[in-house]
Amino acid sequence: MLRAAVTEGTETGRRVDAIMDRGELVPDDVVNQMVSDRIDQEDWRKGFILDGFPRTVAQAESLTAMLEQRGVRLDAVIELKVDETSLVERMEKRVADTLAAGGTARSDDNRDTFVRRLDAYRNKTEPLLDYYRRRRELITVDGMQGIDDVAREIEDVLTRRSSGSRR
Ligand SMILES: Nc1ncnc2c1ncn2[C@@H]1O[C@H](COP(=O)(O)OP(=O)(O)O)[C@@H](O)[C@H]1O
Repeated sequence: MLRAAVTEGTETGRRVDAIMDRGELVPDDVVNQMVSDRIDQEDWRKGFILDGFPRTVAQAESLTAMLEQRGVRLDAVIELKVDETSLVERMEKRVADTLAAGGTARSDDNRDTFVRRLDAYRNKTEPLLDYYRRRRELITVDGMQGIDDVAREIEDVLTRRSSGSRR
């Protein structure tokens, strides 16, 4: 959603473009508002996946409040666990593949930005693991497996946990 806002050149997009290029987190109020507006569209009757949100404890608290207000409960919070060295290799492969296909690499796919993104993860996002562990919503999936195995495991988790979870 943030990338779409940048591409479309909306007011929010212009506000967050440089922050994303630096690999820092966009302010909580901006992302919280974006997610809240999206959930209000109510075209998600069959459910939704929030990819990359929440990324801070403040965002998680805001999400908890948003969902409580709407009487919705999370089925699961999925942590994809991957070694940092592999993450850098994957990012570099993504750049190489994109360039080989004649495309343009993402402006935040470079080592400097990546180091800052990992830093933001360690300082701001990792504390969420405890937040969701305490709420018994956290499931950790080994992201070092191949793409198909990761996908299958996530699907299994969601199938196991989604039935009857709506309030
Ligand atoms: N929940 C969030 N809170 C704050 N910033 C975010 C959030 N999600 C994405 N961003 C911003 O967008 C950038 C790209 O994130 P994202 O598109 O999720 O990356 P990827 O697709 O590589 O997982 C982040 O580095 C950050 O600047």
